Amino acid sequence: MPEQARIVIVEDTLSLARVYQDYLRADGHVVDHVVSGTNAIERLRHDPPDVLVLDLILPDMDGREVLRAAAQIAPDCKIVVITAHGSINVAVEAMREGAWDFLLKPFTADKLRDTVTKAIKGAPALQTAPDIDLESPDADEMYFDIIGGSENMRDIYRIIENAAPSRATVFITGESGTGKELAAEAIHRRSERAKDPFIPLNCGAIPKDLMESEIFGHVKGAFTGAVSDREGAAHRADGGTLFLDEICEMDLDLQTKLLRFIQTGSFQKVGGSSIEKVDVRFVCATNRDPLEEVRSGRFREDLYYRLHVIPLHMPPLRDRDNDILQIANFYLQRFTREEGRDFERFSPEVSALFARYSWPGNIRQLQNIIRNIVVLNNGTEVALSMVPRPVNSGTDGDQFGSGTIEAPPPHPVVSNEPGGPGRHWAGDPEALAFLAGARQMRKVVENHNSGRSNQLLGAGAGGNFGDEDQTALSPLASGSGRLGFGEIRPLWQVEKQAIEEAIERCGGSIPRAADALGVSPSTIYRKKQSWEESGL
Ligand SMILES: Nc1ncnc2c1ncn2[C@@H]1O[C@H](COP(=O)(O)OP(=O)(O)OP(=O)(O)O)[C@@H](O)[C@H]1O
Repeated sequence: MPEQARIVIVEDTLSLARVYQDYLRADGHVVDHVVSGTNAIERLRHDPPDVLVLDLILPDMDGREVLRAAAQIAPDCKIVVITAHGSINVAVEAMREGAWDFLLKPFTADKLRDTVTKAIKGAPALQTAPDIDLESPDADEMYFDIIGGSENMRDIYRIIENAAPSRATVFITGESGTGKELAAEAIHRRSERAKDPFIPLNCGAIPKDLMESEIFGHVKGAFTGAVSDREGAAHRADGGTLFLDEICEMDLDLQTKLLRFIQTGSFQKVGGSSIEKVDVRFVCATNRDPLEEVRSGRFREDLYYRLHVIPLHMPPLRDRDNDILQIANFYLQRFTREEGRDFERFSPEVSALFARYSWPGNIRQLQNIIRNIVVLNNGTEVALSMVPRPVNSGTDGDQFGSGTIEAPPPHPVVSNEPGGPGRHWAGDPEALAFLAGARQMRKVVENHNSGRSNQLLGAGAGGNFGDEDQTALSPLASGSGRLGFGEIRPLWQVEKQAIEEAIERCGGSIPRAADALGVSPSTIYRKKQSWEESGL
């Protein structure tokens, strides 16, 4: 698109249209003006401009109809929508329908020119984050700590850019491991609150009896164990952002208190009598369908509408095109450095495999797989034979089934079924995260190679765990040392059985089962999903 562009303004208030025209003409653009949606669609059909600046409120139709028409008849035209202050969610919806960017009224001349210039250049509306991590494979495609320049992620960055400066609550949805927390942090760091704290709170990981105190704090003696006064997350987030992760796991009683807190900005500590007022911006996230939770009565409708101001849906990794390889390269470099290895790249076959796999556990699964490869192998190039299950296994159905890439044989080093072709826990990234940290894994491999493989399962206890996957090891750790080979079952089976039993004993409640197992519900959802994906 040329630097000097053809722009059409769709605005029925003539005085405003003139002002916009003057601003943009000053930059040398050719700027026309139409007053209705019908005229705008005509223009798009017969002589589409480079950029359409579109007021969403038009005399003859909703501006979003123009957006929809533009997608059909002038897909190359970049559309910047204008909406009234306070209707940011309308603007965000418009972006979902194909708008390039949006402007909230009132806006300055500079903001108008800046936004239109970015649209002309075809650049995403995001501004370069001040603290880009230059370790990234391509710093241009990294937004704060989020790697990826796919179209889907650029949409995410645009929404963050526009939503971050406001105080509006952002409601992040998306599968487990898609980077919801990273997005929440980016919102905070992009906002004027960046110098104040970002306080994340995982509502699914904290036992419900303690949750109220975690949010609001408690006074000494409020309950057994409350030996002194303690500030909660609400207090610590004053001036900054409170990130409520896994919000749908929150107990209904506490949801009522949270709603009051959001409405008034004030709260009481558990056992306290004084009221504290704070200035907090809320961001929340869930990997469930929040509306389904509302329908089933597990999530308060009024709270949902309070929180669901700006929706942000993180796309699954499989929908991010080339981002998969960028993220994989980033973690290959990082883990290679951390583990003292020599890896420099993936072989073309591995890259192709990664690009085609469906990644049910998203970026977290990708991290686990790469950690596994780096810990258990060495060399400069990651070969297909180093890729563990389930990525190498073809259990991914059609995604893997074209036959152009052959799954390598099961990993030769670590198996808990000596002599048998069964499932190999060393190749199961979830099992790895479960069983041990990197160093411990190496020790396990060494033990196995020196013929001491019957100690493998016991080796998991006390491991150095990654992320939040510090899941129940007890069935294995306690019993495995006494078992003979014949009685040893694959770790995934034991784990699956333990989780299924816990869910059953908790009346089907995953949050309660997770509580009892000492893990977050998302860990269980993730595992269930990966079993389903693997047909287990
Ligand atoms: N685009 C990305 N680039 C690099 N790393 C990423 C990206 N997205 C996520 N990660 C990493 O993947 C891991 C999982 O991300 P995160 O915890 O934000 O996901 P989540 O959606 O909040 O997961 P859950 O629903 O299980 O809580 C983190 O270690 C995070 O740093």
